[in-house]
Amino acid sequence: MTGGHQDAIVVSGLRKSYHGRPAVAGLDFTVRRGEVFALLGPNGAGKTTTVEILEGHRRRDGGAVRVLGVDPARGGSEWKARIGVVLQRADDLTHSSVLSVRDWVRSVAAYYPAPRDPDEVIELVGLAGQARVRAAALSGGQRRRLDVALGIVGRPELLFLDEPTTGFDPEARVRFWSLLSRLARDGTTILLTTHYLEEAERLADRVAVVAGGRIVAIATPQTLGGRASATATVRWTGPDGPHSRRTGDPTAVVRELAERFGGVVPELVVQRPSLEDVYLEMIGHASTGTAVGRPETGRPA
Ligand SMILES: Nc1ncnc2c1ncn2[C@@H]1O[C@H](COP(=O)(O)OP(=O)(O)OP(=O)(O)O)[C@@H](O)[C@H]1O
Repeated sequence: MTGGHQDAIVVSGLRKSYHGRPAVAGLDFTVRRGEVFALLGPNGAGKTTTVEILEGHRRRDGGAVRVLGVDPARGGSEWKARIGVVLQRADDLTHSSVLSVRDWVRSVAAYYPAPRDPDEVIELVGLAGQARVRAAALSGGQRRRLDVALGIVGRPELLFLDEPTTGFDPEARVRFWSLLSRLARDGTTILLTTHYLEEAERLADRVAVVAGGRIVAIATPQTLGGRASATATVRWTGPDGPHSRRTGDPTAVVRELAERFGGVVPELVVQRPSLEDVYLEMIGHASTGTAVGRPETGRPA
């Protein structure tokens, strides 16, 4: 297997079945150090299974995996101290606990050689007001933030986040995004799964779309499915009402409109397919077994 020390994660030919049914059917991807990489895909696509194998929580049936240069199936405590994990399924031990938020973060920090300051982490995840509250008394979204605090307090080089913002209110989500951006700026490699396309678009350097245990596409959010070069729709409002035109050259259309209107084009909008548009198209093709085409051959605007 190839993969230099610039790679945080190298996966090739990864396979895993449950009771003879493939959940992961031959995955290949690489996550570079310092990268934020998102796995997108419908329910049951195999994302959690993949992440759990990379974390060393689940055995694989086949393929090769290196996480920070180590096979997760053989990762010892030194390796575990270098990764941070926020599982999808909530940890009942933490959540039913009579220990306070601060007690939890402090006691988990004690397991790591170079932890972050627990009070700083509590502040970072927005739980400063709940530091003395028993974990069991937190709301669902607050518990999720505690999970995140426990995942980052060890100052991991690599952070796994499985649907981290499920249950967050919009303000908490935006706050969490800036926290992740800050971790990424500090050099933390991040692998996340999410169902929120806006989250992937805001955070990820690259996204992999997974369906049926296979990778359908890997690209930057901006270029996935040929988004950046896809046919655009130009909309504007004339004296007789709203208009729209699909075009491969929106600049030319806008120039023509600007001339026609003698300057400002009323209610001018130029739209390319959204990440959601290309994602849904890919998933639709993957589930019907059709090859994935470029969006310009796909849905009308
Ligand atoms: N412990 C298990 N035992 C049996 N089957 C399982 C188990 N875990 C997952 N599966 C099955 O494997 C497939 C992939 O599941 P997985 O949880 O990896 O998908 P996912 O992409 O994370 O989905 P979601 O978005 O719903 O979290 C599904 O068909 C699921 O039912």
